[in-house]
Amino acid sequence: MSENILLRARAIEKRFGAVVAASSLNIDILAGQRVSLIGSNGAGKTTFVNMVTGYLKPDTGSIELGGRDITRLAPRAITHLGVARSFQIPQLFAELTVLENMLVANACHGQRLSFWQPARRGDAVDRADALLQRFQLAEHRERRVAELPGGVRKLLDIAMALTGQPRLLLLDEPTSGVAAEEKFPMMDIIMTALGQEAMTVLFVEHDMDIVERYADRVVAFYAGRIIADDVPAVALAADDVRRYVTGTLH
Ligand SMILES: Nc1ncnc2c1ncn2[C@@H]1O[C@H](COP(=O)(O)OP(=O)(O)OP(=O)(O)O)[C@@H](O)[C@H]1O
Repeated sequence: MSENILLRARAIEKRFGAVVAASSLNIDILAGQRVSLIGSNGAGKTTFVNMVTGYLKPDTGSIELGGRDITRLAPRAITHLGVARSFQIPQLFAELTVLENMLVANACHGQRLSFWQPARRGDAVDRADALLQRFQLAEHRERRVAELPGGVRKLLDIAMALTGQPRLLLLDEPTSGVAAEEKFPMMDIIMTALGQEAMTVLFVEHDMDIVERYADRVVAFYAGRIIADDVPAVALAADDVRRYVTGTLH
């Protein structure tokens, strides 16, 4: 195996009854890549992400992380191996503060239950503060999540996903529901923050302006198949992508 390949999916098949959600999927993700998964509704993007995170098992095929077979592992085991996920609707504790949410996330990652010991707690707070700084969230540190605007919550959700120091981060439409004029500034914050750890990122995205600007590779899905896998300029110009994803070819 090339040591640069962080995630390798081979011959993945997944059906739900008559629906083909994944068919002959072969994907190698290199360490440090920022890969956008695109496709119309029902194309199979989330199914792929769910299989990588262990929430769904492929019918056949294999998924490796850093050369280790994770195909049949439980989600929690995959998280411990370094796969983190942030959801379209942030999974936060509304009544806790931003810092408290970060500390809970930290406690949930790995075998860090000793975090409640005062000595460990200091380390956790330092790490949380560093991440809050990086995501431009430091000013919100003591605010309750319930009081925060949607964009700030999304940033917090991603910062929380990083507390376990993952190798691979999966993002589900990081700017969905965010006002158009806030999308680029928000993606700038996210990508700059992730760039500081050379994070490998897979992000599901419907906004092609975001894809063009922030992905260095695009994997396009249609009916469970990959119809393009290339740099954005090439993938977005492919006939099948224009026909089935962006709707610019009839
Ligand atoms: N748990 C499930 N049970 C039955 N069918 C499912 C299940 N999950 C996904 N599907 C079906 O599999 C196909 C692929 O769905 P998937 O959610 O992966 O698409 P998607 O590309 O993520 O779409 P969207 O952009 O709408 O999230 C769809 O036809 C969907 O209805």
